[in-house]
Amino acid sequence: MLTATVNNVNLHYALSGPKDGPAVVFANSLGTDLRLWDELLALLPAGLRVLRYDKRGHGLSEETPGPCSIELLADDAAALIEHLGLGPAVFVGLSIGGLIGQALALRRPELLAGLVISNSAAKLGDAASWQDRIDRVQQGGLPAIAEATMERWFSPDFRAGGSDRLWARMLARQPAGGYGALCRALAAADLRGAVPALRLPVQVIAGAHDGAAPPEIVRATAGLIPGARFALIEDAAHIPCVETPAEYAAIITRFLEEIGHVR
Ligand SMILES: O=C(O)CC1=CCC(=O)O1
Repeated sequence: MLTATVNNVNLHYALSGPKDGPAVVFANSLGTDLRLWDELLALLPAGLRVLRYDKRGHGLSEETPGPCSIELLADDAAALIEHLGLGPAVFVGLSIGGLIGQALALRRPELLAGLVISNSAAKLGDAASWQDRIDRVQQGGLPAIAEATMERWFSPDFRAGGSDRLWARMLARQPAGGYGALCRALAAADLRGAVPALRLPVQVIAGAHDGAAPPEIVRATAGLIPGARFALIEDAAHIPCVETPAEYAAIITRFLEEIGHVR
């Protein structure tokens, strides 16, 4: 079990691969922990130094009082990358992880060699829908939103086989306070005016069935970022690292190879 106290929060993380390998950092989505990437890791090129971590208030990381923001979460990621001596890294961020990656690239570009914005956009949802989510979680806890969430996360085919049950349990076990804090951070985050200033290699990925970050808003964010590549996964919804891990790994591998971030 690995933890580090950085940026005034104790974060749980996992680190694998050779110490001198090119670094890749994975930041997962709202309501998930670092196990989201388990199946993907074996499908990536050998020799990478891979960091996964639980955001504050999620998984085994500490829940902190006070307001949370995308910028604070980006500073957590920056502090962990620096603490572990990993930069410049490629940052792969899924959903809120993609927003964290955009903020990190804007605030600390020297830490990143590239950015993968997966199933995310420069703005996700609106204030009213996030407030509605916060209210429902306050009333019924995470189990109250589990079924509706599975419909956004996974395609009907994936759910029909019952493969979503494990992930519904992961969601239901996240701390309600930590989940609500991230919803507030998401409600306030709008990087649409800032991301045209990004100057690093960027790969954007969308899932055709995504009910949380529909492909058209993901593609629109790619259009705001100079030189950004865009890939659409036809058979996935919001969490392609779980639903179509081989295709997802192929897109990330091609990006790493194109920017020379492989052994
Ligand atoms: O709506 C969901 O649960 C999916 C999601 C939105 C932001 C995020 O990180 O996950």
